[in-house]
Amino acid sequence: MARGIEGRTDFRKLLKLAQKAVKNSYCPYSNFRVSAVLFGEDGTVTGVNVENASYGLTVCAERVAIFKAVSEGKRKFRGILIYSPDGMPYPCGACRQVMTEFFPTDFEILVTNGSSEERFTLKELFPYNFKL
Ligand SMILES: O=c1ccn([C@H]2C[C@H](O)[C@@H](CO)O2)c(=O)[nH]1
Ligand SMILES: [Zn+2]
Repeated sequence: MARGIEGRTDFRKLLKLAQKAVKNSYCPYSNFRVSAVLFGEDGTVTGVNVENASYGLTVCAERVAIFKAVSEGKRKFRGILIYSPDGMPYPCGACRQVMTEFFPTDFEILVTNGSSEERFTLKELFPYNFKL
């Protein structure tokens, strides 16, 4: 494969990073723990969901990872692994729109709860997206 994670070993490595990161998830309201790991040419950058007593201010793990990376000058990523031990963390609409801002349509989105895993491209999850 020219693009994409090369196989099980890489997937296991990314999952390990996600499982370490998810310990920092701040989710006292939903108790739904999520972490995200961007991976690619610019290395790996992790994020976790950060909730707030004013619920709507919550930021998802995916956007935390993306904004961390962009703020450090890193935008060259092949994909993102999204992990939750509490369910399958399919990215919300806001995160799909933010991914569209920075990543190509063939950006890989791996969703896993540690035992099962699903793979999508950004184009599959967010077709007809809005860009300026
Ligand atoms: O892909 C997802 C799905 C949910 N959440 C967070 C937001 C909130 O903190 C909690 C419940 O929605 O999970 C994420 O971070 N990413
Ligand atoms: Zn989201």
